[in-house]
Amino acid sequence: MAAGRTNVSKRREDYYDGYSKKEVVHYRNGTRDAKVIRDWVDDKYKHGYRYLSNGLNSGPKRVEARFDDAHRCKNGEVSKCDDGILLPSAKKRKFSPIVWDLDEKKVEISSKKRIAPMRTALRSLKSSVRLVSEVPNVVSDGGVAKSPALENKVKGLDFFSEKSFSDGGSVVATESESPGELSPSLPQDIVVDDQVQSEVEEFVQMQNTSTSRWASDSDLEDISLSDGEDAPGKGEQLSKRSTPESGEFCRENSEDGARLSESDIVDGECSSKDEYSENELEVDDVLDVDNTAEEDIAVEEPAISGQRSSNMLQSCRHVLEYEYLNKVNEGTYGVVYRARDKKTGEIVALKKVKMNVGRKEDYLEYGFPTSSLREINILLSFKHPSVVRVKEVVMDDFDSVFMVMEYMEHDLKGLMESMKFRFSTSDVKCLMLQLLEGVKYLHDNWVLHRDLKTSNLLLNNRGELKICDFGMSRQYGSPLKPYTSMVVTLWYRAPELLLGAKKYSTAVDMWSVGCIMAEMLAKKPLFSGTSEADQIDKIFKTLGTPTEKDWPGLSELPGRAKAKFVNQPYNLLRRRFPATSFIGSPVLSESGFDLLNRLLTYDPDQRITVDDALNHDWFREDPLPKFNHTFSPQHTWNRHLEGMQKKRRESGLGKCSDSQHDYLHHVPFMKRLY
Ligand SMILES: Nc1ncnc2c1ncn2[C@@H]1O[C@H](COP(=O)(O)OP(=O)(O)OP(=O)(O)O)[C@@H](O)[C@H]1O
Repeated sequence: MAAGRTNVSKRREDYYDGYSKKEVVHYRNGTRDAKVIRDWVDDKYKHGYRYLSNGLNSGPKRVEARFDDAHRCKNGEVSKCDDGILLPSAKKRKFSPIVWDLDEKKVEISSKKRIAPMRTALRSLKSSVRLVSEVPNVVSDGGVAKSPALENKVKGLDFFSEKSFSDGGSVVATESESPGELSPSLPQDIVVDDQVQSEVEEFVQMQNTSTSRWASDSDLEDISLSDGEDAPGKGEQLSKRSTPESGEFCRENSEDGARLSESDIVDGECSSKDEYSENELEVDDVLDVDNTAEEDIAVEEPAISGQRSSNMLQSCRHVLEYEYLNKVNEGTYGVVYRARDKKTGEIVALKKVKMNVGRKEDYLEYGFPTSSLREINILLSFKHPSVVRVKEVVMDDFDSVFMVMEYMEHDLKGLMESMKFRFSTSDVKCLMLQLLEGVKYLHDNWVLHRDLKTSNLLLNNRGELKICDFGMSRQYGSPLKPYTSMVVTLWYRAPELLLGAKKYSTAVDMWSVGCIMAEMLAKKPLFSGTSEADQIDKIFKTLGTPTEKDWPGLSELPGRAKAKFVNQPYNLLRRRFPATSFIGSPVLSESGFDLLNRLLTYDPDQRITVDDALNHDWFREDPLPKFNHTFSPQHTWNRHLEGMQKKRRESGLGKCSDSQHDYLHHVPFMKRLY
């Protein structure tokens, strides 16, 4: 200790959150203490020091004093504060710090609402997020053979647990030293210890499964959000807009192969990797980038401009406004948690955006996935009963970004797997109507979903269906421009995409709807190919091999020359969905089969549109769709119901049958499933 300096004790703990190293240094001077959290990465990247927050273990009162002290420190330097505790300048701090309240064993946010303009936050990512491959090995403090802190992490330490910052057992090193040794640059005393490294690996593995709550999976980014405002009705006001050619909101070069293959793996479905080597994918992407270069726009631009989006850009609340309940599911680009809004008690789903998963090309330069930005942009702008509602975007102190969504109890894939019986025809009609209404809303607003599949259709216990996962979506315009064909999970991918079409449109979503309809009826996927070739093969074997007559332009598709078509001249779909069955096959009326057939039409130009599908007779014939009470009076179903009642009156059939009457009594079909 240098003569004349205040004696400040310091203890330090290091941990690894799966993507970057975090270092927490606790300073104590008598009864006063403070904490500096550093989140830094990679030796190669010299901006290792990027994040600083500090706080006190005592109550908010002392925090104020603490911050005053901290503010007196010189900018970017470590200097002596009034109480003798030395801290780097608080100006480096991006957000209000968290107060860890030991007495009440709970964590509070010192400022209820943090102001974090989106662009600033996005810019901050540039210095905060690195590729996973670049993340350094986690190291221990010099001279410490084994880190109890790491042991604690392995046991499930949580960023947001006060324990993680107060447990004496987590001290790595306690020493009195000159505060002057605290440098805002990367510490010099880092050594790599094999034993610690293996502990870290173990910790990382555990964290990836369940050890942590919000902050377990990745290091994230920020977007801001409205103060819970959601401009009711905004999305509904979106009418069919003029073609948005100038408003492409995504970087098309980032959206295909890796996501598809990973998504397939996550879903337990087949991967397109079999067919496309990495190189092929990159070549494909490069071509696509070239073709679509003019479509790219600044990533900060909202997909669909609107009041709600701009409100979202003004400020951003902290994730601790929500109480963690449990992890729900994990996709390629996000981990979904169930949580409770501490203010309102409302149960919500929080989707934490994973950073730097998959290919480098899939990320903005500062590591935020383009797919997530796209999804946030779209979902903040849209409002429709059949599109999952994003209420706001929140962040944590490590720049992780969470989309706060309405919570849905099921996804269609999981639900069908757990159901003992198939959906009834009226269930399927009810679900199809909701799905089609959602798709109509997207198409009316010039958005292709491009990843419709059963796991992206959420359901709640009231029987409401909502489309989620807009990571693959994009705006389209007229005339069509070339896009990547590596979209839509294999089983639901339209034949034109499988054959490499670069110009495609809403018909790709309608094919997916056809596959979903068949799956809802049969309770198993219609075409479960294991590779692109196998997928094509399976489709042709069921629907018959298409000819130029069935599908004008087929021979000019890029993949046609490469593909070996089976020779199967007949459409055998009816065998799988007969009008009657004694062997338990899913049955489908003439009208239902007509709808399915028209959804699964080879030629995209002849494939049924969403408007025509919604007006299909199948929805008007018995058995009628189950009524879903959440539908507004303007909803299609009500129009159908009115039309049906009118028809019955005109034909002298009188009122609905008892079973039809059930629909009017808001009987959610979900009840029957349990
Ligand atoms: N609002 C929600 N409420 C409840 N569960 C949800 C919600 N949103 C998503 N989930 C669950 O999380 C899963 C993954 O979500 P999502 O598809 O958005 O993530 P992803 O990373 O984009 O997935 P993918 O791998 O398909 O791209 C869903 O299949 C669903 O089971």
